[in-house]
Amino acid sequence: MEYIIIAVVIAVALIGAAAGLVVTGRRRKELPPPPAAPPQVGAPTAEPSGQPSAEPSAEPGPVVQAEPGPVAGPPPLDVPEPTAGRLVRLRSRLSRSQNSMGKGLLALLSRDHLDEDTWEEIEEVLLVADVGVAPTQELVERLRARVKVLGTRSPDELRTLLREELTTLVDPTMDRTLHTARHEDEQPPRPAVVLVVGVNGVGKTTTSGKLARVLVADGRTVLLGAADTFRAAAADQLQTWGERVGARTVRGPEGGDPASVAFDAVKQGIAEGADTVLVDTAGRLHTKTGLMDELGKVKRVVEKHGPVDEVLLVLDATTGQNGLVQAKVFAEVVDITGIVLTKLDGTAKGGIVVAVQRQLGVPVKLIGLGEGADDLAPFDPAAFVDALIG
Ligand SMILES: Nc1nc2c(ncn2[C@@H]2O[C@H](COP(=O)(O)OP(=O)(O)OP(=O)(O)O)[C@@H](O)[C@H]2O)c(=O)[nH]1
Repeated sequence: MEYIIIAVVIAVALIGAAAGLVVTGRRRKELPPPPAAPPQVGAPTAEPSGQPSAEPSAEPGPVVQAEPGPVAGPPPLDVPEPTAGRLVRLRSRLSRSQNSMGKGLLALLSRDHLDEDTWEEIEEVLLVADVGVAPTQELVERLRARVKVLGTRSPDELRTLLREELTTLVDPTMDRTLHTARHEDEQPPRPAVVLVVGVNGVGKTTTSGKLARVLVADGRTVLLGAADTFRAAAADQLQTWGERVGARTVRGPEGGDPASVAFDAVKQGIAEGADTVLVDTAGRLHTKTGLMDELGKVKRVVEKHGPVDEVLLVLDATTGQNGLVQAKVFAEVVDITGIVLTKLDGTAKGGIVVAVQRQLGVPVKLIGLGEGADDLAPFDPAAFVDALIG
């Protein structure tokens, strides 16, 4: 009897142990996965894309009390693409202008009989591409004269002819140097100062960010001035661009005085020994002061430190004649030293390069060919015309 009782107790104990294992096993499966590693302070949230965003990428989550651990270093800096050859790399972005202007002109010039109607069509192609009336007439006159002399016209001859005449129109003799080198000869040495001006929406802040990358790629140390105080997001945007290449941004309060931010930026640039101070100015204002008065003031105030080296006017190539009107107004207030034509990738009106240079007598120095971080190219007439005629 005793044996039976002992056997029953052992059996019950064994069954109980087995059941326990099963339950534990089930519980294990039901447990949530182990917590992920705590987020690292300062770690980049995503691969930087062409357009840095100042907006947070997600809703803020619960506050995580991270264990004290090794301090995360700053995110690695971008290495911007070299500036030489950028236009050649981006030539396909001019395909709209290439198709309607370059190919259109070549097709018309290849006709067996170049009668009056054909010359009128050639004129129309140039006008539609925003080349402007006077430059169009000049080009057509020269083409007519040279085609007459040429006699037979092979496709290669026509291409060469058109390349030469368009290049003359774009004017390779203009000095397109960006003056961004520090003034070592002055006491104390002073950074070059570049003002970026233009109305809102033309791509001014984006261009300032891209230009900082151009300068860094060319070996300059850059300090940014966020004098567009209308939108805090504009200053955030500029700062994000700068951080990616190690350029600090001097900012003021939202709605603050743009001239004072610009002045401070240059002052700090002198103190830090920067090569170039790049100031993004306002395209809109909080105050009732006219934009142009304010811009004149920014320039005057900055010039207390010394002359401004570059005033770059940013124009949106897709706005055509409107852009030309803006250009004229800006030129009356500040001496524009160079033009940046943005969004040339989004238009068939590549001829605006010619029109705007003629209007202001100022060279196009840079062109925007996309939203990518390095889609801003130094303007090179020969490479531009080559891209247009394929
Ligand atoms: N496709 C294309 N888009 C561009 C180019 N340059 C700028 N953009 C876009 O144009 C838009 C406006 O650019 P912003 O730099 O914010 O314009 P902004 O002139 O500073 O405008 P505000 O800050 O409102 O004064 C952005 O979506 C840019 O990505 C370009 O060359 N090509």
